[in-house]
Amino acid sequence: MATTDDIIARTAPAKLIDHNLIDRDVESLCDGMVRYEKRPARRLDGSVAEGLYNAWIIFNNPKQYNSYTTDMVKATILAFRRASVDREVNAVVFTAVGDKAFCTGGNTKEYAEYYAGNPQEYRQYMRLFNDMVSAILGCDKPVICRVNGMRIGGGQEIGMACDFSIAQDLANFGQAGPKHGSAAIGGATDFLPVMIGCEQAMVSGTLCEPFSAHKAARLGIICDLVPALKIDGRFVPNPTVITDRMFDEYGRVIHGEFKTGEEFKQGRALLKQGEVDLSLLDEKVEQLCAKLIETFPECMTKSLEELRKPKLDAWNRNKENSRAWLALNMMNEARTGFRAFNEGNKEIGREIDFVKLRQALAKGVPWSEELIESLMPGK
Ligand SMILES: CC(C)(COP(=O)(O)OP(=O)(O)OC[C@H]1O[C@@H](n2cnc3c(N)ncnc32)[C@H](O)[C@@H]1OP(=O)(O)O)[C@@H](O)C(=O)NCCC(=O)NCCSC(=O)C1=CCCCC1=O
Repeated sequence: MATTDDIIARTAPAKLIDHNLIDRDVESLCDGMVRYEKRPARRLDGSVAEGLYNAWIIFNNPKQYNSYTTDMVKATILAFRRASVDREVNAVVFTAVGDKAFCTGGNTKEYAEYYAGNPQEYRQYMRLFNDMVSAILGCDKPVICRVNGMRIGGGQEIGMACDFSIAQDLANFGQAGPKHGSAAIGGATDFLPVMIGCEQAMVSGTLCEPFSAHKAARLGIICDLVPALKIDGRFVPNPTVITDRMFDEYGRVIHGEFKTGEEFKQGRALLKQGEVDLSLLDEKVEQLCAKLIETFPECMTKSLEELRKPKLDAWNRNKENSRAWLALNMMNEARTGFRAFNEGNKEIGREIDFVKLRQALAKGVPWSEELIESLMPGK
């Protein structure tokens, strides 16, 4: 009776067709700001599965909280295509360098200095952004978002396009659109109602208040979380978040909400005292990759395709309309909001006076360069 190894040796084709779109390193497309690493896949007992890998797609723009530039978006599309067709790849781990931010969305400097006031240019950018989200949702391998830090704005959107999210518990999750001149229609308005229900989706998509990782887990935005803060060598839960009780005195669920007042201040002080260690996050991600490898590959892909449909159907229904609106939005509110963030700072603020804008519009004041300038922080 021939062994599987005998059959491999005897029947494997001498030359395989390369189904990659282009034969270029991902890093060469974006000056290394997106990295593509094939890391050995392991079984649940930790042993290496010879010849099999997990593809790590890593954002590498830490100074700008791993926001993605246009070149990074292009590289990410090709990275997911590369992983999808790579026969040796078992799963994709989508993450970023450092322990502060997974991704805070589109690059506000590029938005403010190049795309603001250029709807035709942003329409072209949004073709790339849409293709990035679709490349994640269409990847033939399971995609795990390793949430190494805050996941905000478009970062939350590409994160929710993944199949699994495992977070370190200091990470926050949320949108920024209506505060910075955009709307979370790059996926969040499609995915959030499906994932957490319309009411909580409305809260997240309009008020732009972040959820803690514990609340994100409770609501269903992520499937697992691990502690990341070490105090005196011992892992502790995020000290700025309520994790030791479920209800307040009125029976309202408070687990995962941020602490307030003196309790929050003490939590912030503890944060400063400790060190961040993502080793438990990596253990949990590797464990999930090992579980995924112990399955039939085509059945896994079919299961992914079917289970993605609630998100995918909403995304496909809206993505082109969203692209068109976001492009035109670059003439007024996005032009104003992203310039405010880019030209502001902690001292003078990074958002406009929303009431002042509303008062002007309530009197029918037309949008003009002069009106936009008057709304910049510190004016
Ligand atoms: C709330 C924040 C995410 C975190 O705030 P904080 O912890 O106070 O850090 P900051 O001091 O603000 O930031 C540290 C430095 O990182 C730079 N940074 C942060 N985010 C970005 C970004 N997205 N692009 C470029 N640079 C960024 C920041 O400028 C600081 O550097 P500096 O040199 O200035 O000290 C807060 O950072 C924040 O709100 N960030 C912006 C979030 C945002 O607006 N993202 C874009 C949303 S829109 C989007 O993503 C879209 C996607 C596709 C569809 C259309 C669309 O709009």
